[in-house]
Amino acid sequence: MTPKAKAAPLTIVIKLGTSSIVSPEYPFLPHLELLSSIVETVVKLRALGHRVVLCSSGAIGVGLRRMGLKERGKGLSQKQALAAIGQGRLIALWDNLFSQLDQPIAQILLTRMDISDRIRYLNAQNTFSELLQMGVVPIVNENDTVSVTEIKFGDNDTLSAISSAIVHADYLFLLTDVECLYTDNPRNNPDAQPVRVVRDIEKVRKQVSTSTLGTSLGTGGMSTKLIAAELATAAGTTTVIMHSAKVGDIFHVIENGVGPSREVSETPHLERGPLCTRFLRRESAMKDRKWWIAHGLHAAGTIVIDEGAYRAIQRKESGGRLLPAGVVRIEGPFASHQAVRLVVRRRKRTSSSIDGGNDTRLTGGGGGGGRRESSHALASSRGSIDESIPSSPTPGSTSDTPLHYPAVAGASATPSTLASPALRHLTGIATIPNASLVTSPTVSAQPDTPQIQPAMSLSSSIASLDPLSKSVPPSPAIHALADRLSSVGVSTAQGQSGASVGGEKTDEEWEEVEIGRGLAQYNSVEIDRIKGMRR
Ligand SMILES: N[C@@H](CCC(=O)OP(=O)(O)O)C(=O)O
Repeated sequence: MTPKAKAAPLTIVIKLGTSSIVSPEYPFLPHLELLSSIVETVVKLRALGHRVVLCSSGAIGVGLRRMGLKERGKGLSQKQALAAIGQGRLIALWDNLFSQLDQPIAQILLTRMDISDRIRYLNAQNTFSELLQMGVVPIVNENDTVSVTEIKFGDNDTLSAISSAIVHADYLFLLTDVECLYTDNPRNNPDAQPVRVVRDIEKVRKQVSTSTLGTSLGTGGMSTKLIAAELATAAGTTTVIMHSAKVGDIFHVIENGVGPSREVSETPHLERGPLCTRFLRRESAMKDRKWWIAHGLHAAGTIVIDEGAYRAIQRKESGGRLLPAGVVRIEGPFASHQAVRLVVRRRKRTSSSIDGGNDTRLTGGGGGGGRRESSHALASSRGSIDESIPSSPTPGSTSDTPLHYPAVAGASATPSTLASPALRHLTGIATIPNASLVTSPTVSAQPDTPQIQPAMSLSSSIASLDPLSKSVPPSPAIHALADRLSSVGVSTAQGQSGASVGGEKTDEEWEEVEIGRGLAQYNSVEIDRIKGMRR
């Protein structure tokens, strides 16, 4: 199909897996016809005024072909070498094809380190933005030659979702060798049903087969596509799985675009048209910085806070700033500007005392002076972080229920559940002990209950200090801050807490619940030091 009329300009990311770029068998010939049709589609999209980013795998496959090898080998360095050989030729191939239609391209190679570092992330964002403004098509791949196992994206599905978030894409098209998500593997089961529209990825994950994809050369599959969809839709990007041979269907999909409505009755057209799976974007996209904190970062440590501090940072006026007075315990080490898990330490309570319709709780800071407000109203009034501390899970609960941490003894709180496959996927195993971070446990079983989202930036009232200055005595800024806190904030905040930092209560009475992530403005040693100074 060819485009009909000028539509509102969109930002579109198109991801092509290795299986779409080279044949899976030796001698790994490039799929020239298919690549040409992608190029034509992209150029037509450009002619309609849309901004397009390509995320292209295939460096290793092209490298294999160049070297006349039959296998890529198992060692990381072999793959890195092949990627180094192939990437240049891959981009040359793209440049050659796009040049035929006078479309300039640019190569962008990213690593997870580039995403984890805020400055580098913003630089990448600026570069994308500049290129798109110049009418260039950026072509993204992982910088395989310098990515080590622990910090690899690993598959380009994830990378394409991250790229979508960086450019604030309207659409992410994951082009692959099947048409869509199926309820079972259509290659083995003729009764497998296509899934055309996904409104709840967690629900659909339990209902579909994720064993439908994955080739000998690529690393992605249907499960990584679900993860990518989870990341991208959270950033406000509608995500579509589509057969790469049907790339022209992109025009149908964007013409019948997804409006703000997610109601089944109001979007019947989504169930018709070209065969593909559309994951509807979240109605309220996470803001860029919040998304980055949630999905772009490794959490380097944990800050355990009390309930009063938790209530305080939810207040708009607090700007999400956490004062040291509300900190119960630090688990580090972490540097300033690194991401940290935020955990609330609270008295154990029965779920009925929280989830009941009459539930009210103090929302104001400053001791007992806060007004009472229903937790439900709070949850709907502010979308980006959970407004109520998640209730204890019931036995047999699934990942839809809040996380439950055992009562903490000492400094080894170990989350018992992983609720977000996306986070499981993104958090490095080697760099984070337990590799068990969660940002979005839900508050109750209600399907529409907003999820907890990581949202807060910590201690931004505190001047940044040398991040790794473990042996450096507290700076004047720290002294000044501590003085300021002790004169204006500490007693108030301590009044908020209602929990003893020393943990005089028994473990059976306390539990710790992860509520999101934040950015530390102090390093862990400095926070400990500030806490020590006021004791
Ligand atoms: N960065 C690697 C591709 C990683 C990968 O396997 O991606 P995919 O084919 O999308 O599963 C390359 O260019 O060969």
